[in-house]
Amino acid sequence: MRYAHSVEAVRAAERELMARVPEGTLMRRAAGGLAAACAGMLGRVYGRRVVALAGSGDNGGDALYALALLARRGAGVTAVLLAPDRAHAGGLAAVRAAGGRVIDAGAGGGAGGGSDGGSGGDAADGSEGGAAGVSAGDAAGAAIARADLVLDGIVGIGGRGGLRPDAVRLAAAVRASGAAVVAVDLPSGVDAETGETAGEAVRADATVTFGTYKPGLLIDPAAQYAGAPRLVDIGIGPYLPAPVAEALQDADVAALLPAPTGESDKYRRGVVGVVAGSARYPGAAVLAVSGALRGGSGAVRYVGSAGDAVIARFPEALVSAGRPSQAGRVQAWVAGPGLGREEDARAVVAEVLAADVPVLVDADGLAVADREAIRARRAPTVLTPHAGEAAALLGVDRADVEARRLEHVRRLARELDAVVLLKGSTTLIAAPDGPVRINSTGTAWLSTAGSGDVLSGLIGSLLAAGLGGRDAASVGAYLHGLAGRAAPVPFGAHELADRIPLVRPEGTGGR
Ligand SMILES: NC(=O)C1=CN([C@@H]2O[C@H](COP(=O)(O)OP(=O)(O)OC[C@H]3O[C@@H](n4cnc5c(N)ncnc54)[C@H](OP(=O)(O)O)[C@@H]3O)[C@@H](O)[C@H]2O)[C@@H](O)CC1
Ligand SMILES: [K+]
Repeated sequence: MRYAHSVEAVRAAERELMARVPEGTLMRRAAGGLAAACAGMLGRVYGRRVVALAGSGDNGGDALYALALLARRGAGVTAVLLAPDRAHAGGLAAVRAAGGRVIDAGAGGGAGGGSDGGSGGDAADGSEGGAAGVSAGDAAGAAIARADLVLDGIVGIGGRGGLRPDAVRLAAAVRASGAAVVAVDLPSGVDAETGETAGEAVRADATVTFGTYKPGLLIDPAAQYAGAPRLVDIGIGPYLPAPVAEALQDADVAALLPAPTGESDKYRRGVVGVVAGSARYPGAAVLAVSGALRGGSGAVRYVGSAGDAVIARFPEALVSAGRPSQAGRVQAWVAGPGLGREEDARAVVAEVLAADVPVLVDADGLAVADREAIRARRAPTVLTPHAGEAAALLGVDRADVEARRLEHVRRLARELDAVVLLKGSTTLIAAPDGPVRINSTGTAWLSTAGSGDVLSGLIGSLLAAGLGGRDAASVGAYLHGLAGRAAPVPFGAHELADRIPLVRPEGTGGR
């Protein structure tokens, strides 16, 4: 599991630990882990050109100390200071002592234009600049253009708002240079708490973060700027409270995924009821049933008017055209995909919500479900809106939901006392309490018609197998995302379900 904590929690834990260890210990640990990660990315350190962009805070300090460590291993290093008179004194001294070159981000004028010309550094001669947005005489631009690796230490958890003009210029030069980019703690310009970006942000290939993940590192759009996130343990773990967010990894999914055993029968594996599709949208029924079958359920009971379409594709499905309450034993219901919003849809959703088994409500089901009926339920309830559906349920604009997804998914879960899965490029799953689960396995190719219908059936099968709402929704989103990655692109939603068995983590195949 990847756990994420708020900036406030990180700061408090840091204070607790700092009171117990010698001064500078945390930054030394951070910089050591950062330098090791950089060395790993470079493969060979000796002779490589490394540039650190260092802002005025401790994030810049981390970058400078790491740069000094890389210089000691033979890299040609250049520190680019955004605020030369306020740069981290210890970090700067370390770079100088290691023979690094130090230049001022604002200085033009080519070689010697820096605030200091170190001896062992990579003496870029300024004339080789030429990265977009950077004048040829710009010493910083020239160093960046020639770098193998750039460390982004402009700003970390102390950052407020978007990048400032100097930093914007450097970020553009970095993007144009082709150097590998490692963000220190966070890509500069992204919001640590929410994953929002205000204007420009640094695009990294990897982010080395300290102590714990920050929510913004795992949530889009920031997650797309962070590249591969890595965690360096600096010892604050024992002082951190419960996380605000977490992201399942393969091992977590493997531990949660049910698999049949020798004693299994269809009811132990779980029977899913699907109330979906209509004369107008029979395909939604077929897709939801496909997800339910491939999710591992023991049997699927389909109830509705698209039974012929379902049976034509899945002869193993048990279909009926009656009412959900007369369908026979069901251990979880999926209600809503392609159901329409007529009076009849309202009635069948109400009937499903009244059942004392787990229920997932999606799509049209969300539009016709009675809020009080949702709130009154005692068995697990999972709602799977996209941003527009969540906005309608909350009575806010869709743009508000999209801009602050974390806040809105939490609010909806609390208001409706249910597990809410908010679809998006990073899908978020919130229960009324506890950490928000972030799913990072998705791909933009999944935004295709019917993809959500497959997801609802898949989650329904996990609910029927006995997983709780939060686990069923997050494991379902995880597998659905991987299935999207495994399918040749572009794909139609009908191709998704067949990929689910292929992406189950190792060891979950059952016997
Ligand atoms: N906590 C921990 O456990 C540990 C933390 N560690 C490290 O410390 C980092 C936090 O350090 P921090 O508190 O000094 O803040 P930081 O992110 O460097 O930025 C603040 C400075 O940036 C400036 N600034 C603000 N906004 C800006 C913008 N948009 N664009 C440009 N500049 C902007 C602002 O200056 P001002 O506004 O005064 O100009 C201020 O001086 C953390 O991310 C991690 O790397 C590790 O060493 C080990 C343990
Ligand atoms: K940074």
